[in-house]
Amino acid sequence: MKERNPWHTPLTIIIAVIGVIAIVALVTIAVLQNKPLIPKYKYGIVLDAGSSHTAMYIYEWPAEKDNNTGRVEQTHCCKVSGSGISDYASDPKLAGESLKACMRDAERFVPSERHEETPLYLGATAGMRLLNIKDSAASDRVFQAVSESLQKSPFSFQGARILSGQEEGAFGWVTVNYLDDRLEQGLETTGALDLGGASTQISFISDSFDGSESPSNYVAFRLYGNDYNLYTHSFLCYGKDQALRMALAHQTQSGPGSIVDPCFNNGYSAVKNYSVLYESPCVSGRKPSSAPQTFTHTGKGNFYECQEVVKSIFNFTECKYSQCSFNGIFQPTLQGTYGAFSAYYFVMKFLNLTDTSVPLQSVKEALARLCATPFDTLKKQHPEVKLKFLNEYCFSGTYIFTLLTEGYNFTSRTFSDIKFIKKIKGSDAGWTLGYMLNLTNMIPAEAPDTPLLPHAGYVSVITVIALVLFVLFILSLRPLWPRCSQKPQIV
Ligand SMILES: Nc1nc2c(ncn2[C@@H]2O[C@H](COP(=O)(O)OP(=O)(O)OP(=O)(O)O)[C@@H](O)[C@H]2O)c(=O)[nH]1
Repeated sequence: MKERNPWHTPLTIIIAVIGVIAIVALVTIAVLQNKPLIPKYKYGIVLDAGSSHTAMYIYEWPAEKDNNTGRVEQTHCCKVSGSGISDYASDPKLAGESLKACMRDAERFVPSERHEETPLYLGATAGMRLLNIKDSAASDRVFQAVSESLQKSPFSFQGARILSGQEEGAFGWVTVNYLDDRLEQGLETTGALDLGGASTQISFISDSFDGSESPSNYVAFRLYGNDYNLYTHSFLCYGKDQALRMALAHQTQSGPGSIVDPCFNNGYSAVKNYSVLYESPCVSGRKPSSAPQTFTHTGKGNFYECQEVVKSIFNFTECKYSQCSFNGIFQPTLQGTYGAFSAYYFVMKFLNLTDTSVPLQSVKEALARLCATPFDTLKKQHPEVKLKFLNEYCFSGTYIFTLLTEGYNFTSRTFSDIKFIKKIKGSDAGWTLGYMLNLTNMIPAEAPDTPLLPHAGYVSVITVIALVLFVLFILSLRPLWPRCSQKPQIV
């Protein structure tokens, strides 16, 4: 005869089965209901039409979070070959054509089902600002040509325009702080130092600045529930390439047939054209009245003399405010840390000077050594570096050093607050991301509501509660449990 298991009553079996089914259903619903959907992304494309070249950036963010909570990241960058669009003034069609290879790239990187809805922006900076000053009709023709070319792309072209210097500075600041998660978390912000080819920007928050002393340098932001009084200034003509033009103009004021330049290494020699040098509005007013067609530009490589030449392109005396950087431009007291990008990074990386914990004196000595190196030796030491960059590192390094210390007033104490950066968490530092975040309303003025628990926490809590409920349910049925003391039934 078999002894009957007291648990094998129909009632307990039914209760157990229902309980298990209920738990499985509850947990499954919790997991599926709140699980992030299979990642689907949205995209935005920004073309940075700079003075020296154009670059295309593709950004992506989770599609289900586009109302302000998803993180935007750069997924691809394409460098347009050739020069900046402002250099196509005499043949604008070529400016449009130059963008085609990168636009084909974009068609591959953005999934085709997203093409039509993906916004495409072109923002032009100091190269086009200068062309617009020099010849606004030519600038219009270039925009016409690039717009026609971009309209043919499958993306949603939102227009091509010149950014003001203020926008360029402010959006660079937004990018750096967004990528560092400083805005969303309401942390102390980082200043932004951007050195382009034709202009340079400085942007930072200073407690002493509320915009009243110099309203033209003031940008107010309300981001994620915090207010920011941003100081920003863009110095047109003080990008690396135009600054070099101004330094050369200073040395060729009298129209000589040759100059010996301390900012170029000994052994460097090139024949340059006066009309090409003086064609930029940054120097055109200073063209010598009588000069030969060309001049021979040779180097003698002396950092200290070069610094004197570089200083000559700044006006340090004029200032109608309580304090100025240079050229009579107001600048509040420097505060906090700074991210320095674009040419700051390229040059300081080459010079092995991105570590700002070294004393300023050591930076000076490194520059003095570089400038004193004969050009042939430099070429042998760096066969991989493009000559057009190698030629200019003595000038560029000296210019950056002078701009930061004499121009913006960084001292041996505050120099270490600067970090030379190219990318932050995989995205390039620059104005483009901030520009797109602004135009797509991706940064809310107020902090968005966040769920009480993250997804994993939510599922765990639901599971634990379900188990507790099940155990309580079973315990509540205790009166129905078969008694152990009961005599086993004989069947
Ligand atoms: N040494 C070095 N210089 C570079 C490199 N790439 C670009 N540059 C130079 O760095 C400077 C700044 O470049 P960008 O940041 O692209 O500036 P841009 O957008 O053309 O100029 P703006 O219109 O003034 O903003 C220019 O003088 C470029 O020629 C590089 O890889 N190495």
